[in-house]
Amino acid sequence: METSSKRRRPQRSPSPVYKLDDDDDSYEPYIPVEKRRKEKLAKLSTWGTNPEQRARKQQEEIDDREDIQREEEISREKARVERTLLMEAQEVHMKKSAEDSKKTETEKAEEADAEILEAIKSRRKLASDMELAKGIQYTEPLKTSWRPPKYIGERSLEQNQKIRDKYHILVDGEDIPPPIEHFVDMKIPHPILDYLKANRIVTPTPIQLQGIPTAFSGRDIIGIAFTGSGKTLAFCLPLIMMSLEEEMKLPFVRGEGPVGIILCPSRELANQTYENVVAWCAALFKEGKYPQLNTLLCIGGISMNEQSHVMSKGLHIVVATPGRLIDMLEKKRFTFNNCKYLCMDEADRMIDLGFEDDVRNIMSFFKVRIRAVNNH
Ligand SMILES: Nc1ncnc2c1ncn2[C@@H]1O[C@H](COP(=O)(O)OP(=O)(O)OP(=O)(O)O)[C@@H](O)[C@H]1O
Repeated sequence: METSSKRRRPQRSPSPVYKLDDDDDSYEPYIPVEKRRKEKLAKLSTWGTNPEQRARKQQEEIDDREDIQREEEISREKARVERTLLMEAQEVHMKKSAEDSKKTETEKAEEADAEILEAIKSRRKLASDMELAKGIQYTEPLKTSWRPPKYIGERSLEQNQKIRDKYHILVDGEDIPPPIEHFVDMKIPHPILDYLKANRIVTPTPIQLQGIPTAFSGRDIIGIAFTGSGKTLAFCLPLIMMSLEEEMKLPFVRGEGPVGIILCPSRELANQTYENVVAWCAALFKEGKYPQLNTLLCIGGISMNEQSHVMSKGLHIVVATPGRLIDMLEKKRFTFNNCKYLCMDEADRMIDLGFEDDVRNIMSFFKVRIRAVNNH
């Protein structure tokens, strides 16, 4: 039997199609949170296992450490400097005040005197090693018979200063002899004055008008003046006058002398100075009123036999370079037993050229107190 009515199934929407193949890129399998965390942790802990990454990380760490160290260093240095300038100064000041408060006025004055003496001593470059070792210090000038004319000797300090100001002369020292504006007032013998006049040397230059009276008074002197300002006459004339005085008191015989030496840094300078001294001494002797003064040139490159005529008489002045002078002194060709005047021409250059030890060596040959004249 056929049924007339068929039961009809309700119409359904088509079922979704699930694809299960592996080609689907968008597929992400679900991972539980717990598992995901563990994976992330594992990833983090293994980060840097790559050698390149590890090296980069290490370098970064080193750089960081160095930066920190540098910063620490800078702040330590800053603190140290601040301490030096402020705290240490305060500490020293407080310590000194505490010590000073315990001292009497006399002790303080004695201390100040000792400091001044120490400073003076350290500036005594012209002392021989023996003098330095024995602590010998001269406070009085060498005695000379020379005196300035009365009218100049009676000038006030202000008047003398006015003259120095007029010639732009700067002086430093105690009880400085007066400047003298005319050669004739320096009591220079007439034959020399005439010779100077014949060579158009009529009025003294500033270094001469202050330097010559100072050296004539027996004082040590350091003279500084421009090139060509007449320094040669300023340091030679006092030695000529001193030699003249000694010779007139008691004539020199062979083996005696010299009275003084002029030390030069080069043969050329020594030669020039020697020629000037010889000319001035010849002018002095020429008129027959004054004795002959003998001068020896003592430099390398010339034979001493050439000057045997000088060596065979009493010797007044030696013009020398350091090396040859030491050689002559060591060979005892002459001595410094009565030598009282040492002049160093261009003393600063002599030291610059490395002659300091030679000069000290030369000074150790002196047996008597000397007058030192340095020219720069
Ligand atoms: N009072 C003076 N009036 C005029 N001329 C002078 C006077 N004194 C020196 N002279 C002359 O000046 C020139 C230079 O003098 P001197 O050589 O003594 O100078 P200096 O200062 O020693 O120079 P340097 O530093 O080059 O040795 C010389 O020709 C000298 O005769």
